[in-house]
Amino acid sequence: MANPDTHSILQDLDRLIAERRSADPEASYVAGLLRDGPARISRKLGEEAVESVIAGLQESDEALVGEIADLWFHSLVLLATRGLSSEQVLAVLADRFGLSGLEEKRRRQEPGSA
Ligand SMILES: N=c1c2ncn([C@@H]3O[C@H](COP(=O)(O)OP(=O)(O)OP(=O)(O)O)[C@@H](O)[C@H]3O)c2ncn1[C@@H]1O[C@H](COP(=O)(O)O)[C@@H](O)[C@H]1O
Repeated sequence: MANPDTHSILQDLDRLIAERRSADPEASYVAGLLRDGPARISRKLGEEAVESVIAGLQESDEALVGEIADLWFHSLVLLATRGLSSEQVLAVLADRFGLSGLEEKRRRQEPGSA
């Protein structure tokens, strides 16, 4: 399969992951994860998060980028178990764009902003 455009890779992966619902778990890593369900996928995501932390503390740039790729990929698989996709996450990031994290925190802490 040809390498897809990096700009559409999240959407391409969303589509591929959705297609793997009907694939053979013996032939597809994603089909195996989806068969095992959200508990295994969440554990896998936790492992990838820990590996990312370790890479961030003491490994090469290349290792860190690879671990973050694993983390993002498994995040997409977890979202797919609920019929969600990268689209929702990208929309949240787009909504937040330009809003300072400090300002957002201040708004959350204002009385009556529960
Ligand atoms: N992007 C990825 C991708 N990134 C990481 N991985 C897999 O995620 C796993 C990462 O786990 P670890 O680093 O812990 O390695 P491991 O010890 O082998 O993992 P486990 O045995 O613990 O599961 C590895 O098996 C990687 O191959 C991925 N597997 C698949 N994809 C994409 O998903 C598509 C569909 O994959 P299949 O369903 O396998 O066809 C592929 O064409 C790719 O585009």
